[in-house]
Amino acid sequence: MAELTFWTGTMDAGKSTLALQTNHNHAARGRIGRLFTSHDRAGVALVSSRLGLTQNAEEVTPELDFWRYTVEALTQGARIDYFVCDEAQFYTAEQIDQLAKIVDELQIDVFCFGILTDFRTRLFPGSARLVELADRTEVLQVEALCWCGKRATHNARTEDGVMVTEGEVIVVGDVETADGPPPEVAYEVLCRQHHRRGLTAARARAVSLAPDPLPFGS
Ligand SMILES: Nc1ncnc2c1ncn2[C@@H]1O[C@H](COP(=O)(O)OP(=O)(O)O)[C@@H](O)[C@H]1O
Ligand SMILES: Cc1cn([C@H]2C[C@H](O)[C@@H](COP(=O)(O)O)O2)c(=O)[nH]c1=O
Repeated sequence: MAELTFWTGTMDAGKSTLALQTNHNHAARGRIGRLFTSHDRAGVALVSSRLGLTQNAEEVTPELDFWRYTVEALTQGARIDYFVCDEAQFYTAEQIDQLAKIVDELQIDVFCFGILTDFRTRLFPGSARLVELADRTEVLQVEALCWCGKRATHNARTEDGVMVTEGEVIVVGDVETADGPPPEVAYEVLCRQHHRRGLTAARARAVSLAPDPLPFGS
């Protein structure tokens, strides 16, 4: 029986790496698959992993009808055993419905990878539909960590180094690295408590370095 699987985790948890590994392992056993993505940081129609691997893929735009795409390909004689779908949070709810129909009616395995919630802690529509429809939703085993050492569960967005909670939902970007000035827009993974308090690593550092207030009365 084919399955619809949703692999999720925060940014930087290893989803794209697992997507490429999944594709590699199935292809290595002679299965024929198609690799999809949407808005990858590396560019259009690419799946890129921070471990250094990048592979060509098909770009998913809101206009793509997965059901029609698949029926047309099969009618023209193509063989398709599985789909690997990265950045699935950006797919529309209708596209996730189409993927579920492909699993059930055409017996094609669909492996989806994506983040669950946006920088405001709200579910992405594509991820919400995946949680509703997937045969299995799996959280990646490798833990991305908050600066405090706890498991990171949320994605924060920073603008010029300051955490924001309002703005466009889709802004392509990367997690901030230690070196260099903060990019205009970046992301940082945090535990819920520190996301709720807006306490990023930089802010926590600034707070801890602030001089103690003078004792009362002196
Ligand atoms: N230099 C490195 N050495 C070892 N592991 C790394 C290195 N850089 C990144 N990684 C691993 O890659 C993960 C990010 O993988 P990636 O597939 O790009 O994540 P995602 O798609 O979930 O954002 C990190 O959590 C870390 O485990
Ligand atoms: C939280 C959040 C993220 N994004 C973007 C930023 C990245 O380009 C991708 C996530 O990629 P990753 O492979 O999981 O690191 O999503 C966004 O557009 N809006 C958000 O709220």
